[in-house]
Amino acid sequence: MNGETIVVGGGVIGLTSAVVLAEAGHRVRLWSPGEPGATTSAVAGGLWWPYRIEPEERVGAWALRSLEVYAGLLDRPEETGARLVSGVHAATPLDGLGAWAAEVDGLRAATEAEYTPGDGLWARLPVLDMPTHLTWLLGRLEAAGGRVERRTVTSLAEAAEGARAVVNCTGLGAAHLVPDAGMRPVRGQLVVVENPGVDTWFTHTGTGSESTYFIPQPGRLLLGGTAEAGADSLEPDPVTAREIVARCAGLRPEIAGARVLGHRVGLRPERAGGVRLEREELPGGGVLVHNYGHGGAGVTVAWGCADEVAALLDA
Ligand SMILES: Cc1cc2nc3c(=O)[nH]c(=O)nc-3n(C[C@H](O)[C@H](O)[C@H](O)COP(=O)(O)OP(=O)(O)OC[C@H]3O[C@@H](n4cnc5c(N)ncnc54)[C@H](O)[C@@H]3O)c2cc1C
Repeated sequence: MNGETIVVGGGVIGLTSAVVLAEAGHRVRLWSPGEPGATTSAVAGGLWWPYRIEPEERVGAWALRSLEVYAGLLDRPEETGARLVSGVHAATPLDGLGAWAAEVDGLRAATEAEYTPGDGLWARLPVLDMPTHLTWLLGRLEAAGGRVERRTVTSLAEAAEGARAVVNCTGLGAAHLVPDAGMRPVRGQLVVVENPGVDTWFTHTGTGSESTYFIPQPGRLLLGGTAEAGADSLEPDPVTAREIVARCAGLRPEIAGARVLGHRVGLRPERAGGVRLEREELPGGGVLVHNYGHGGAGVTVAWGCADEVAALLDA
């Protein structure tokens, strides 16, 4: 055994886990087939909020730990991609949230001027500019001595060969790699427009596959969205794109005329029973820790999950 820890997967979950492990003194190699910009994580809206993720009893602690880390990154937004932005979650009564909500500063019912009709929740939360944040994570990993290699694995046993430990952060890839029949894609489509002056975010997720949200990012405004369970096409659908713009313009009319800069599609890695974050002993004496299935909130929980990976490896 060579004493190395192999992290498989270069999205926000793999990169954050690799950073925590490298900074704790592990010799880390991260394997990923492509650049971080080619992952689902790069498509994410980047808003801190536990949406479409389970199990509820573990998510709160992971999310609060991540909130604490993001708060420490806000003074260098150009570098880290982290900013505090105010906004409204529609149809989200304060008393319907989990116990974690009591630990989040400043959550309150929206006033009529901020959002009507009723049931709007006002919050000031971290928003991560994901392409910038992923690049920053990569730099932080390399600064801690971690090595990044372009590599696709066909089995976790291949990664385990000779290594002390393997951390499986392959998101939707875990469906085939583990294999895990509980994994399914939840397709999300976004439209990227020139920002016509919107400086707050808004979400209304509803119960069907259509949602309405906008999130300001540097130089652009992200418009959403969809949550289509089981759909796996990465092709943006033009009709869906027009409907997204129309729904967002229904709330902020200036969005109707905003120049379209691009279209994005990502597949949320959702898992029946929720995130799999657990340790397995390997036959050759090594350790395998799974960290996948973060659904619609991988950015929101990445640091709490990474800390737990480190604890499981050292257990
Ligand atoms: C439209 C949209 C909006 C979203 N908005 C938000 C948001 O506002 N806030 C939030 O918290 N979350 C959001 N999410 C959810 C978030 O994007 C995911 O939960 C998160 O990206 C999952 O991260 P991950 O690292 O597990 O997966 P990924 O980013 O998919 O990374 C998986 C990595 O594993 C690699 N991999 C897979 N198979 C193999 C293999 N066989 N060998 C080697 N490497 C492999 C992949 O190449 C990739 O590098 C959104 C998602 C979508 C689609």
